[in-house]
Amino acid sequence: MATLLQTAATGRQCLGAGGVLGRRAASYASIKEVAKLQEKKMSNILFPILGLEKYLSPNVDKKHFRLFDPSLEQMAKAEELFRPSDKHQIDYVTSAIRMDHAPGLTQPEVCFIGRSNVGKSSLIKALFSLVPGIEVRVSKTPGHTKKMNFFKVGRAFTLVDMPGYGYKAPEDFADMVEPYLQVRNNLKRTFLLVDSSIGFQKADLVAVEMCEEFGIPYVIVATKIDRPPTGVLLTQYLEIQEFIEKQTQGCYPQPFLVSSVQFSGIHLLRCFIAHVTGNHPR
Ligand SMILES: Nc1nc2c(ncn2[C@@H]2O[C@H](COP(=O)(O)OP(=O)(O)OP(=O)(O)O)[C@@H](O)[C@H]2O)c(=O)[nH]1
Ligand SMILES: [Mg+2]
Repeated sequence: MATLLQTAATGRQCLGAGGVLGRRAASYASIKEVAKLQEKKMSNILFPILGLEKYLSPNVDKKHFRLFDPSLEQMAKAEELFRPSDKHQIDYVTSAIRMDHAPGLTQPEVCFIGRSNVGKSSLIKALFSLVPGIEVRVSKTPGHTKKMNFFKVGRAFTLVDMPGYGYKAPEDFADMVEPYLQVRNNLKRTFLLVDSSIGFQKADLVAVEMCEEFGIPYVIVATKIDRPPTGVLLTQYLEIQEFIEKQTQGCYPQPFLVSSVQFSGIHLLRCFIAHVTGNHPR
């Protein structure tokens, strides 16, 4: 896969930690702030894949790189869904360890699954960064989220933070998450998170198989893209994309790249969530 690289890009010049984005990252929660940045920085945050494309040899098939490619205006519209108001309240609703404890919400729903510590709760926290006071708990310690946590985004959709699988997964993980994925009728999309430094692990492949078996639509999100050197990130991205193309049916062809620390890819993902939950930003 490394031969696909035009250069041995091991620096952090595109998406690397600190260097490009520095300490002001927190203010990039809103697209208005991002739009004030110099163009290259802005596109690295809004469309992280753009910063990587230039390292690819011309013969790499890029047709799925920007399958979902909204305009800045559409992303700004989608952001409004993630901004609370009197008429549009965004808040934690409840937690559940079994399906019969799950809230009877029928509005469109999306959920986030992945290995413990991959960054599910952090991603949700970044998506909700415009919601003052909302509590999404993250931790360095794997296995932190023990229950399915439901967050209501007005009447638009519900978002579910799941406990992680693999290392230190809660004992009742399978009893909790599998039935949820299988029977939740209003589940519009499952976001399956993988660490961008290491790509698919055995446990992720089991999760992919589960999504395929249940016939549910899902999307791969590569997390923590501020961590790996560019070459590693690109290699992982291409491997993920090749895997999706050759070995999956129900997976969206375009993997998403995110850093919850630097807000890269967060605006694009907000817009995609708006889209898959039927709240199309026009
Ligand atoms: N550098 C970096 N660290 C991140 C990012 N996202 C999450 N982390 C860190 O990764 C660790 C785990 O994050 P969580 O969001 O709690 O992970 P989780 O997938 O919810 O974990 P469980 O609830 O245990 O399954 C924390 O120390 C986070 O600060 C990211 O985008 N960049
Ligand atoms: Mg968590």
